[in-house]
Amino acid sequence: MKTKILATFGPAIEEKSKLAKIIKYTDIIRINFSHTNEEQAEQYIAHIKAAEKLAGKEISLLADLPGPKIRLGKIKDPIIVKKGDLLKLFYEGNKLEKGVIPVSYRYISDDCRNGMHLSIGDGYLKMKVEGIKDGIVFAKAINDGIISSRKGLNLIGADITEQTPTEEDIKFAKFAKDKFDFIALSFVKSDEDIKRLREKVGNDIFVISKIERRHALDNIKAIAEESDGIMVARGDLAFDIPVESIPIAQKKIIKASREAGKPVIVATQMLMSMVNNPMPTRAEVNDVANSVFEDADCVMLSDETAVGSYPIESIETMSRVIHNAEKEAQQSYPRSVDGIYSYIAHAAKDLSEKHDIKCIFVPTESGASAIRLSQFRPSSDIIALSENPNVRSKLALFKGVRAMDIKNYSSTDEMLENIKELALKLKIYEYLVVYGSPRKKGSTDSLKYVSLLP
Ligand SMILES: Nc1ncnc2c1ncn2[C@@H]1O[C@H](COP(=O)(O)OP(=O)(O)OP(=O)(O)O)[C@@H](O)[C@H]1O
Ligand SMILES: CC(=O)C(=O)O
Repeated sequence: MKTKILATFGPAIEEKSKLAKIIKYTDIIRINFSHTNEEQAEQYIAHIKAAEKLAGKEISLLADLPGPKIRLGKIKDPIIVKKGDLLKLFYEGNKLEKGVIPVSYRYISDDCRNGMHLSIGDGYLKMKVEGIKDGIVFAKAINDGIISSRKGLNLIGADITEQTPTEEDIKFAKFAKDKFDFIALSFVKSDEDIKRLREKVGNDIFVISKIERRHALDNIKAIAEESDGIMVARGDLAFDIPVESIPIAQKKIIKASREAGKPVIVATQMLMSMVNNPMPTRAEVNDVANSVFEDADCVMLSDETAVGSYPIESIETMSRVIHNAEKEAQQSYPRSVDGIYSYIAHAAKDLSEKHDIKCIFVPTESGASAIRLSQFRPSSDIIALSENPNVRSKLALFKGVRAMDIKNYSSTDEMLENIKELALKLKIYEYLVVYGSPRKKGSTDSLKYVSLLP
């Protein structure tokens, strides 16, 4: 299977044996800092490491930063809201009067306008702003619903004052820098947001930009160039653009990411009905398969694994759908070949496909040669070989790449001998090697065909 699965961590998979089962199917686990603090994250990482041992597989970690996401504050008991009820929303940092609902966002009354629509908890409760006075936003419920602590609040079509990354994002990113492989930046508007995060946290972080704003869609080319990876964050994006525009936006984002040579994740509600049911809907199955056909590197599970009743069934289903879809998938965005190393990678793709060679080994110091090959989407498997666990874990996001450890070597002959040993262990008897001089970065200048067949 070439397409990667990203699973969101949550109470549904906290138990070690469940987590080990999830790890069997996934390459990356996402911890969402909207629902987690540093102390809890440390505990979750310890759980994941223990389950990793049980599963006998290395796993990569993604820290998802909250961004200027607006949420309700702490609410003691869930509030039942009836159509026509007038709710009062107020910044939680201020002194709250009775009957006022706390909101995490300091600019709530500045960014709301009369007549603006609000939406709570992924769109289930809709409201309309009827007035703003002394920092309180008065909003009328358009339908019945229930509100509870920490639910997301979307100001539909508003220009959000708070910048990305927020101070909280920077704090979490500094914490996550050495503990996580990927950092996802939420509500990116432009490439400047990514540059600001790097300036504050360091240039060596792997930044995945979450595309969940209209502005980000307009700036997608520059964002894809500046980011290390992209996420189609359909949940919040559907509050900023009409829901019917999501399929086109998804295509646009995947195309821009592929053209920039950056890995792309499709996220949110992929198998949502499996939160409560052991079977997906036909439409959901199509959604996962279409993401494979559109050539995404990775698909994500959110509520399904974080809080769902069927986390294992969800990930098994996703894996089966991907497996089947890949039999029919065609390359959607052919990359142009440009420069010597690119021609060598492309030659490996051509040769492997024309002669039905199932595996390309790529010893790699930085991961770049394996990434270059992944961008050409060969039908053969790419096995990246690196002694560096940090390089191996970054490669988890790239379609078709499986990263493995390799025994230390000091000459090309020794390296080829090590690969032969590994190939025999994996029962691979015919393969290609894309390689360069050992210990020389950026020198992947050779392509070798190896047959161990009698
Ligand atoms: N660590 C956690 N502990 C408890 N519940 C969690 C945790 N992580 C996620 N959840 C729950 O799972 C649901 C889905 O998770 P996800 O992280 O995708 O949420 P989200 O708030 O929609 O995402 P985002 O903040 O990126 O918009 C959340 O609504 C939350 O209720
Ligand atoms: C994943 C996420 O943040 C979204 O879809 O909005």
